[in-house]
Amino acid sequence: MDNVSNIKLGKRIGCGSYGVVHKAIWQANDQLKKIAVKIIQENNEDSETEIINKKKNILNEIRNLQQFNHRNIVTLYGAAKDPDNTIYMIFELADCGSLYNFLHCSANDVSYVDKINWMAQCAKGIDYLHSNNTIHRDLKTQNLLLFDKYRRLKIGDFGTVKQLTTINTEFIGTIRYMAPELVIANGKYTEKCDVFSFGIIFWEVMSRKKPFEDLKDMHPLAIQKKILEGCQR
Ligand SMILES: Nc1ncnc2c1ncn2[C@@H]1O[C@H](COP(=O)(O)OP(=O)(O)OP(=O)(O)O)[C@@H](O)[C@H]1O
Repeated sequence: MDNVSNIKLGKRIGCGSYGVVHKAIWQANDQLKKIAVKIIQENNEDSETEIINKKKNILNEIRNLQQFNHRNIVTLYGAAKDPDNTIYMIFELADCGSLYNFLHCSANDVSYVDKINWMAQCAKGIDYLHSNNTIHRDLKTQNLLLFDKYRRLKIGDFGTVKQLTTINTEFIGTIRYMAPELVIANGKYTEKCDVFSFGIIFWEVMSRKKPFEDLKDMHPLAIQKKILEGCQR
């Protein structure tokens, strides 16, 4: 895809570290498709290193998503860049939003069976990534998307995905979902870091509470220390 003129932007539905996400309508081959568009603009305030890292992560996300094909992994339809270097990533639309929004921002009830079903789908998505020698590294409920009347769960946001064959020492992820070995300086990590995040998500889904919420006002380093000391919830 190299042209964004046949995309009609709608309401903004989310915002991440790299850009904003909008609902949109895409006219493709005489068909109108509901999509989600992640728009990544160059920010004049970004340092050169930030711009390089941003581009690296976006390319990483596009490259990874193009090679994945699984019912529990979000589909990327394509990506495009306009003359002012704004990047558009075109995704299938999660019509029921993120699992985070469902759990913490809605009053809708969900049964125990449905919760287990979500977790089984999440596990299948993770298993697919690991069988393809990749680690996600930032699994959290904001990155789990819901479709089809809340029945289907798919993993989204692949900017942090890494090949398992490389030696992983980079400090990446979201503190409250992060495995202890990621927190230790230069700790080498493997696919087990995703399994740890899966455990935190499982607790969050079952309890419908945000993980380590009592620590939310603490500095990330202090949160890390608490987790290393074995603090639970
Ligand atoms: N395909 C999609 N359909 C519907 N909503 C989406 C889709 N992709 C993302 N979103 C929404 O947009 C939000 C921002 O997504 P994005 O991937 O940019 O960042 P994030 O994962 O929340 O944050 P970060 O990238 O900083 O970890 C998500 O939390 C989700 O609510």
